[in-house]
Amino acid sequence: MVAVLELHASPRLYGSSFSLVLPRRFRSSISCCSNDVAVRPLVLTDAEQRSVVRLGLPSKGRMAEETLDLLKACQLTVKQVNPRQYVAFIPQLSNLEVWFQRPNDIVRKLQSGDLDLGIVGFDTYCEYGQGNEDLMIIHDELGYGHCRLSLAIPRYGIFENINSLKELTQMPHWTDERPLRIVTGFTYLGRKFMEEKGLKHVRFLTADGALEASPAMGIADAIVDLVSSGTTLRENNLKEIEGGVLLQSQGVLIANKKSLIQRKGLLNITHEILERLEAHLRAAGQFTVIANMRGNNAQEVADRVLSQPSLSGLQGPTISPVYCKRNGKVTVDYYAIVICVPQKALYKSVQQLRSISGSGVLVSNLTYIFEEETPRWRKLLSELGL
Ligand SMILES: Nc1ncnc2c1ncn2[C@@H]1O[C@H](COP(=O)(O)OP(=O)(O)OP(=O)(O)O)[C@@H](O)[C@H]1O
Ligand SMILES: O=P(O)(O)OC[C@H]1O[C@H](OP(=O)(O)OP(=O)(O)O)[C@H](O)[C@@H]1O
Ligand SMILES: [Mg+2]
Repeated sequence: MVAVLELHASPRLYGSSFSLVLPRRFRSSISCCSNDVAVRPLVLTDAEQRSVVRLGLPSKGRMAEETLDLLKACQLTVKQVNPRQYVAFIPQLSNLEVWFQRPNDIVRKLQSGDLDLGIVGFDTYCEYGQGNEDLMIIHDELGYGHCRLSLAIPRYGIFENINSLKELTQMPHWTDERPLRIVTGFTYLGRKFMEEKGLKHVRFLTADGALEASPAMGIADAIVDLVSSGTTLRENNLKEIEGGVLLQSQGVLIANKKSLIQRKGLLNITHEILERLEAHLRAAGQFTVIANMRGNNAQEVADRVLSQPSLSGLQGPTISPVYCKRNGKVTVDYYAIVICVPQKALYKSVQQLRSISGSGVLVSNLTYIFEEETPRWRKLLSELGL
């Protein structure tokens, strides 16, 4: 329990009043100090009183399934009693509740302190967070939900030869009476972008979906919406223009900054989630490659391997002797080399291994790469001043 000490100081001396939060045991000693001291109990809000940690996950839409898949791949399977229940749990993380919410509500509830952690698209974080400093990004590239928020205009009519934001801005058509009408679900980011780009005669209209139909219906001149493959724009006779991308987005893990500092157990849970995410995502693009190579000693084999540009692995190759029994005698004629190889560079690496007489090449998927330290954790602690 805590009490609030309000010091109603003389305005002549201090010009204002203060509040101090002190443990109750100090109350008696304080109350007799001065007539200017008043004590009242502090009422903690529900968000402050809560002892269980809450993680918000998208309840529907594109992010929902992939978020659960990502957590599962990190051995953090979310258990839901039935699909209509909005609360769930992760057996590995005791003292954690999972709440399924619409992505924009996740951001809102993080701001109010009703959620502590959440996973949403970066676009949703920016639109609904509106630069609120109480929100922090813990992991900025979860590797799915890639898209961009873009301004698009018709391919036809007065826009036929307009291919850049500069050209759009310089069109003589836009006036106070007849502004450029932009329909979007991202009015905060849209307005901010247009202000930054200096387009004055602009009016924003809102709609919840199928925005791409608005120009053809004559409701708007342009749209600001999410684009990934570009198919929806193309099929509706719209085009993106140079300089018209507001932001690039993918899934992010975010948190309430105050909760991170104050809520017991939250930092530990955040650390564990972050470590698992980083280890999984780092491993996602890599293969383990094992090959045998004839040689006189490990150093000579290492020199040969490191002469090839794609064979240095994460910190250099691991090279171990392969023991064979020949004519009753144990000898070492071969060395096994183990390296991590980016998936994209796999075939090139195999070719390079062969060129230095590597044989019996085994390739397997990597599940996790745990580094000595999680760089994002260090960054988080420093941002929290811990
Ligand atoms: N075409 C897309 N390709 C990739 N990611 C996308 C695409 N559209 C949206 N996203 C990402 O998925 C998030 C959720 O979008 P989605 O459209 O699934 O949900 P929603 O708009 O909240 O729900 P709904 O559109 O069903 O009302 C977006 O904030 C964005 O980060
Ligand atoms: O570039 P593309 O791959 O074609 O994707 C772009 C479309 O995806 C999103 O819509 P969504 O499918 O989520 O439908 P919604 O409008 O109902 O949200 C977005 O609002 C675009 O309309
Ligand atoms: Mg959508």
